Parts: sequence; C-alpha cells; structure tokens
Amino acid sequence: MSDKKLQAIIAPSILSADLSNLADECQKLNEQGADWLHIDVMDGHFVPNFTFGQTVIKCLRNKVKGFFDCHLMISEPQKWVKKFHNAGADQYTFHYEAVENQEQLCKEIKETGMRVGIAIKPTTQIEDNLLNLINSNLVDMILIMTVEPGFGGQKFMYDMMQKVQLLRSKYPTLDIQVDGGIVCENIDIVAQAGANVIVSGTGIINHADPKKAMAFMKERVQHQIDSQNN
Ligand SMILES: O=C(CO)[C@H](O)[C@H](O)COP(=O)(O)O
Ligand SMILES: [Fe+2]
Repeated sequence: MSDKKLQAIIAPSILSADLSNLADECQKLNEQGADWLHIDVMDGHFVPNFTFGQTVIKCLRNKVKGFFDCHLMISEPQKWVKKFHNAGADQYTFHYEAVENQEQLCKEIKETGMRVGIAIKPTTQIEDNLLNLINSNLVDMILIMTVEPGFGGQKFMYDMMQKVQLLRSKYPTLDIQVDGGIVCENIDIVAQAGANVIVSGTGIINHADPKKAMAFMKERVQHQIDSQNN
C-alpha cells in the first residue's frame, strides 16, 4: 500500500439519473468526466428501497465502458460476489453491518479480481476488527456513509468527518470514499477531512452543468491531496 499515490476520484451515483435511459445516461457521465460510475444496489431488506441488481449491471456492461463501483446495500452480500463479478462489476463494496465474517468475504471478493470495498453506516464506528482488515491488505477502499443508506438527495452528515480524519491519519494512501449529500458547496469539507473518492448523485446529476460540477469537485480534492503531500 505504501508506494501507492492517492488520486482524486469522482464517482457520480447513477441513482439520480433517468433510469429509463440508463446506458445513455452512464455514457454521458463518462463523457462529462466521471472517473467511476457509482452503482447503488438496494434489496428492500438491508435498506428500505429497491434499485437494480446484477442483471441490469450485466446489460449496462455490454454498452458502457469504465469502472463500475458497486455499492451493495443488501443483506447476505456473500451470496452475490460471483454473479456481480460475472456481470462486470469492478469493485464490490459490501456493508460491514451485513456480514459476520468480513475477512472471509474480503478474500472471496479478492479471488475474483474485483477490488474490495467496505462501507459503514453513520452509526457504525471504526472498530479494531475493521482496522485489522485494512492492516491485512484485504481492503482497497473504505466507504464512510454520510447519510443513512437507502435514498439519494439526503442531507450531508458533517459529524461523519471525524471517521474520515481518523482513517486518513492512520492510512495516508488508503482510498476513502464518502457517499451521501455531497455537493460542490461542501466538497472542501470532505476533501480537508481526507476523503479522495467522492460519490455524488443529485449534486452532479441535478447540477445545471454536471461536467463543471465534476471538474470542480475533482480539482478541489486533488488540490487538497497535493497540498498535504508538499
Ligand atoms: O448510497 C447512496 C444512498 O444510500 C447514494 O450513493 C447516495 O445517496 C448518492 O446520492 P446523493 O448524492 O444524492 O446523496
Ligand atoms: Fe452509494
């Protein structure tokens, strides 16, 4: 992990897109400067909302290039690793709260070649077990939720920045993602806390100029990374 260089990554959440026209919407986001496409998978059980599953991702993969950053807000995420890999997912971010043996699941995801992400809800603290998983190099990214998972368009929770700061102080090159309520107006707060992977749904897609919003967010986050390293 130590020779890795931290990069600003902008990952618009397609949850806010016109879902009747998803492939075109994804292509448009790619052309407008998305680094990753953030795909929110919800099962109506782990969270009180439904979105799409691996069948939709497989269809998208046939038409859309780029990195599919899949955020699994589902119970029993261990049951879907191979299916999502076969569908074309590039990263499999499961919720820490949804599994008992996180280490085993990390290994199973790694074996497929997908990157491993672990998400934590606002009420979940960074406990020793999570740090041990990061220390074992089993985790590529930690997702600090800045809203309660389930819906787009919610209000950003400022107090989650303590978790981002804690992780960044311990792991200078770990990918730390933030997700929920992030807009151009609060990008400096997440950047200063140490997040480098930015998910934004309504903040980008409902912006008058999504290309400009992504470029602005990226510049602010990269500026913060560069100023920390100099
Ligand atoms: O995981 C999510 C919700 O659970 C979404 O990724 C997130 O809410 C993005 O939408 P917005 O930027 O509008 O808050
Ligand atoms: Fe998400």
